[in-house]
Amino acid sequence: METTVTFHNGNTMPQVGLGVFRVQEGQEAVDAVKHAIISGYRSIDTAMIYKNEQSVGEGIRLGLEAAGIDRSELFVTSKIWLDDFGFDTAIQAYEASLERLGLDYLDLYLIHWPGTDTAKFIDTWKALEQLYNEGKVRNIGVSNFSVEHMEALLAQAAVKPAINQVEFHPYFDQKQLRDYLAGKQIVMESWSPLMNGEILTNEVISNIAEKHGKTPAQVVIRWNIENDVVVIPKSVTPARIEENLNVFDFQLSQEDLYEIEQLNEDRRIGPDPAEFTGA
Ligand SMILES: NC(=O)C1=CN([C@@H]2O[C@H](COP(=O)(O)OP(=O)(O)OC[C@H]3O[C@@H](n4cnc5c(N)ncnc54)[C@H](OP(=O)(O)O)[C@@H]3O)[C@@H](O)[C@H]2O)C=CC1
Ligand SMILES: O=C1CO[C@H](CO)[C@@H](O)[C@@H]1O
Repeated sequence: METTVTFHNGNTMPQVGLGVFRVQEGQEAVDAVKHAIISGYRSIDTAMIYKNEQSVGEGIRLGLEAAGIDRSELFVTSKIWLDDFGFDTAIQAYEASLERLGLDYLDLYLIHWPGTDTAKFIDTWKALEQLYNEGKVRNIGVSNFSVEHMEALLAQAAVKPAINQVEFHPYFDQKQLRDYLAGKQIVMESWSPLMNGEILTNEVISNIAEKHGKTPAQVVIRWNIENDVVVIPKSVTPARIEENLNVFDFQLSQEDLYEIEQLNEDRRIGPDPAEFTGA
């Protein structure tokens, strides 16, 4: 059965969701999101910059209808891009995402990257706080924030972020950030959990998968769950969409967890948040 995490404000979020970066606006996004919801997914992660919010919204409507469930049973995330930073522009960006998605609220709205101007992400955060305080968004959080970014934000935040979505996989285990967030009761969420497929050929992962009669992707997703991390694998392949949610009938042993821990190389596949400006 799908597990959830609980935020510091008491709200919950499904631990496994569908990521839709590089999912094409149009039929591809509609079909992937619809299939995910019919298959049991209750969380979808998009962003303005993925340029697919309109089709994701269509997939949501069709999926909810086909699954016979209410919007309130689904958890939808989007993110504000750096170009929209600033108080007024952030409010407008949120409204524009809602409009494209065809929704009247989001479950989670994230600052996509911190950028290199602290004052700007603070202004943006203040806008997210207003949206949250007015009940227009259920939860607010950040993405790609390091410990340093978190410290700068928390020094001025009235509302603590619910979550921080960052790169996380067995080759980049984010130990320091993970411990820091746990200490602040901020949930961690992983992006590119499958390393776009690279981690799936690792021998340690394959051996563990074989032992459990599961696939390498399922082992990596399960490893996220057992580390209390929210995980949003992307797929447009119906069988893989189903496979990635089918991770609640087995558990990794202490030995499995230890072996996966040894794979860390502190190796990113994405940009360094200290430098990324989105340009
Ligand atoms: N906040 C941020 O800055 C970022 C956020 N993200 C979020 O995280 C999500 C996931 O990360 P993403 O970078 O997309 O990559 P993932 O690590 O989820 O890998 C996706 C790739 O793995 C393949 N795949 C998926 N499931 C399986 C499986 N069971 N077996 C074999 N191959 C599989 C997919 O192929 P196929 O689709 O062809 O089936 C696709 O090529 C994004 O979609 C996005 O929502 C991602 C990057 C940055
Ligand atoms: O989520 C992400 C994927 O898309 C962006 C680029 O277009 C990335 O920078 C970002 O981290």
